[in-house]
Amino acid sequence: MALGLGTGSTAAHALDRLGDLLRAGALPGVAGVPTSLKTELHATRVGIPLLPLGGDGGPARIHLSIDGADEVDPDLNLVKGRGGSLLREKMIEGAGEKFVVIVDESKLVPRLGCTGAVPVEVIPFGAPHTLGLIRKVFDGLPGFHARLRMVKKDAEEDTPFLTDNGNYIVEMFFEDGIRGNLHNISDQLLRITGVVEHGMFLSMATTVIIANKDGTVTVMDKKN
Ligand SMILES: O=C(CO)[C@H](O)[C@H](O)COP(=O)(O)O
Repeated sequence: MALGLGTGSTAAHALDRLGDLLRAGALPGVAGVPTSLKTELHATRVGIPLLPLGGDGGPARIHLSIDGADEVDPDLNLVKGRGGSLLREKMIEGAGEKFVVIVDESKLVPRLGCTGAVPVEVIPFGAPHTLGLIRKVFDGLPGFHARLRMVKKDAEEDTPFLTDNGNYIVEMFFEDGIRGNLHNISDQLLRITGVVEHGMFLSMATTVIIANKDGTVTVMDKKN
């Protein structure tokens, strides 16, 4: 069985548990496909055998992926990638048969983009130009702004955040979440040359497991 291994603080718990079960011999034949370099290191540390995505050494199919999310809307659309790993996550989680998302109640939103940035991975070449084209998609939308994600290089200087793929991240902010047809907006973003992928994971999650504040768990399945 091949598992897509997610990235982030929630997915890290799943990696630890998976490692425990593998070491106890409870999951023979299970291997993982990691969605980031960080997850690759973590999985190796806890003893999860790893496979590439595709190619001779890769699994014929990914049976199940497990990951966290930054936001979940009522239709189980997600914002992911605030941790910076959206591209590999989308490739792996989109290639699998089942995609299980684990979140706590605070991640549930009425509309995507309500609680923070919606990330877009762009190639470094001409990134300011690509940023301008992304801004044009939401031209005139009150409260919308977009910027390049930066990290501290040293005490003096900021530098663009680099993804595992050597790309930059544009962060899009919406005053009250994204209104309108998400699939159309997704298409518009993906049509921009220079955009590699965005962090809206639309109609991808097959199950969302929600940890509620009162200690109960709610499981929501995708409607067919
Ligand atoms: O998409 C992701 C990383 O790119 C994470 O799944 C998302 O940011 C949620 O992280 P956490 O479980 O730490 O809240």
